[in-house]
Amino acid sequence: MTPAEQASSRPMIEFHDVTKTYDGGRPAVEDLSIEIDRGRITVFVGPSGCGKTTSLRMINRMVEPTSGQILLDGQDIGRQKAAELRRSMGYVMQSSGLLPHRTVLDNIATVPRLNGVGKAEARRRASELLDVVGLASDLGRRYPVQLSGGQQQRVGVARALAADPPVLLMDEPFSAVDPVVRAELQEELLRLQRDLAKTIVFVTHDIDEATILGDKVAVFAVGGRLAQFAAPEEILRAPVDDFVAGFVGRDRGFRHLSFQDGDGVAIHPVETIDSDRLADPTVPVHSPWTLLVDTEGRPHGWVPQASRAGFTRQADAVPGGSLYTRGDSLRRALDAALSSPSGLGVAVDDDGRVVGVVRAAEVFGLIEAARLGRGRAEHNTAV
Ligand SMILES: Nc1ncnc2c1ncn2[C@@H]1O[C@H](COP(=O)(O)OP(=O)(O)OP(=O)(O)O)[C@@H](O)[C@H]1O
Repeated sequence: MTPAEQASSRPMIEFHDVTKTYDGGRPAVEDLSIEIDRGRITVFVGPSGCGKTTSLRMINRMVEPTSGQILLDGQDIGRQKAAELRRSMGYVMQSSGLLPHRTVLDNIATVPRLNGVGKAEARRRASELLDVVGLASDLGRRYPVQLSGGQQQRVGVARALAADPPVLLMDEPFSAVDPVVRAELQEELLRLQRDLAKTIVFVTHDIDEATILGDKVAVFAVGGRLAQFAAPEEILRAPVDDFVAGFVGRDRGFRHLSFQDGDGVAIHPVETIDSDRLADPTVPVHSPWTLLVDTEGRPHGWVPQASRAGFTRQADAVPGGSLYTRGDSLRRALDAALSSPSGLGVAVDDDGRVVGVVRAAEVFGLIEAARLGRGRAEHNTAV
């Protein structure tokens, strides 16, 4: 391995036997040793008060460890200037932390300005970043109070990215927004990360968020003890102890399906009726449930055969369930089938056009086959 290859395979952040005790009390973080991969999302998750924020803040020296060592790119951060270190990392908090008397653009430009970038250049870059985080450029002139909670969090992310730092620390950044906006922000972060490949350390107390976002998930127990550190699918499939199993929750079997590929799910033909033919009640339907589609082939609910004659407007259709996009996980396939009034999960292509339907029983068959396959593989390894 060349020195350059060695450097890029080294973890970006390393905790070595790190303990933090505030004011002589019980340790908030105890003997933490963990390696954080470069260019990946590592999530710290655990119940309230288990030391997640303390661990995160020790990375940029907002909190100093009582003992132990933290390395950034192989260098001891204890030897670096705290203010410089802090500025070299993006930081996003639960409350966006934006300065209320500055415009959105000037908020985003704050750190580059502190780093000596000229005003015009910093604003130009800030404007680009608005686009990167999915906000319209005219929002740049507003003040934070004139934005929704979700928009403020996006600005918080843009501000953290402004100095193009290799490391991004995120402390419950999406927990103050409603569930729909939260899901959008999570999607957005994953999309951004596909392009930017930052080293992200993300704190949350929500195990669902942790498994959606994390390449690796560290589950903390109260007292700052690291209970398990693994890929999310492993934590859901094989929690190491009762604490982790309890924290991960009862739905873990179902959530684990998110990591099982839905490629093998059979997609069957489905009878459809065009929205413009629906108006004529004499146009018959032949299946117990017929799918209503628009001129583009996108689904708009179901028409039950028994009451076909009374269903003449698009608004009459029985609302459909969630959609399964070809290639999604088994969880999505099963949810599409279970949430559909017809029991048939609507499968669509990337443009949202109907390609057929999936059946719950067949998804269960695949789950069972995967389980048997895994069991055999584990048995063979054991032998
Ligand atoms: N500045 C401080 N002074 C004294 N004790 C502190 C301080 N900050 C945190 N603690 C304590 O350290 C422990 C860990 O707190 P920390 O905020 O790191 O946990 P957390 O897992 O992030 O919690 P939460 O999810 O509630 O934010 C808690 O018992 C907390 O009361």
